[in-house]
Amino acid sequence: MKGTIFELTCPLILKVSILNHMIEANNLSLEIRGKIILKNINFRLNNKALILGPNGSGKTTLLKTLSGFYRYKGSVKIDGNELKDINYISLSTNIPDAYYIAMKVKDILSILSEIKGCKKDLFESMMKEVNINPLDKNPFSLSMGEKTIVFTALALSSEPKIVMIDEPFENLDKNRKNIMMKWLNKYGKEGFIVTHDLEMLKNFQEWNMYLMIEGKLYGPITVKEFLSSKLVEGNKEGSILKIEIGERKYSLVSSKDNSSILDINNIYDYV
Ligand SMILES: Nc1ncnc2c1ncn2[C@@H]1O[C@H](COP(=O)(O)OP(=O)(O)OP(=O)(O)O)[C@@H](O)[C@H]1O
Repeated sequence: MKGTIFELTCPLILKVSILNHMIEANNLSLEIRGKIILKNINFRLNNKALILGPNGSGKTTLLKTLSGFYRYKGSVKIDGNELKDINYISLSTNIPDAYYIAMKVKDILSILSEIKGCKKDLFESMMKEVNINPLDKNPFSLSMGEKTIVFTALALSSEPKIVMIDEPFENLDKNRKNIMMKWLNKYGKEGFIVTHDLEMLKNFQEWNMYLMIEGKLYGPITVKEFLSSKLVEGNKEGSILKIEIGERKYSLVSSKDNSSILDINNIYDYV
């Protein structure tokens, strides 16, 4: 079980300083089967932030790495302790691999309430809120949207301090997206939330965010700044972010002509 969520959630040793909570990466790199997936990533995080980026840029791999799934190069410190060295009960992810541990959702919930302090009542009230009843179902028989809801609620129902949430809006209808947004605001103090949902971004204006492109992490900037910016070619002075895509340089600059970044789904056109 080394390097899995089980290691992270096992409450044997909890070397956590509550005073200094922060997630910090210095020169974090990851190679899988000879391919470099994460390139020299640096950040300091003491709240929740969003990550956006095109398919295959490394977002999920970053969350998995920060959840203890991979042996990385460089440093990831949580509350000053190197991630490789800690058993960390307060970190939660909705990455499904963490939940391949039982037959039915209610069994997963029981196991997680034992090892991680998931609150059954809270999980069940969350399910009522979204009007689904997954407890007697095998998680793999759930619809795509139900999977998103169930795994995210499992991650959040321990009321964790740190959250690593991958695409929480995927396959959700509008009403349930709004409920999910409320959950994401309420649970977790620090961590990353990965999304492709540019429409939902409007609801997170005050949050920080990062862009992930070709294994590199750019940011932080605020969602508000991002939404009123555009991507232009070259190295522009006063830009909000300087981005490299392949050999080319781009700048994220404030948009004076009121064009919204939502037009620049074009970030995705460049890669
Ligand atoms: N276990 C693995 N073995 C080999 N390659 C991997 C593995 N995990 C991820 N990759 C590769 O790493 C790259 C980044 O994948 P990752 O899933 O992190 O991307 P992503 O940004 O989350 O993409 P998406 O937006 O499509 O979910 C991809 O090229 C993927 O094929």
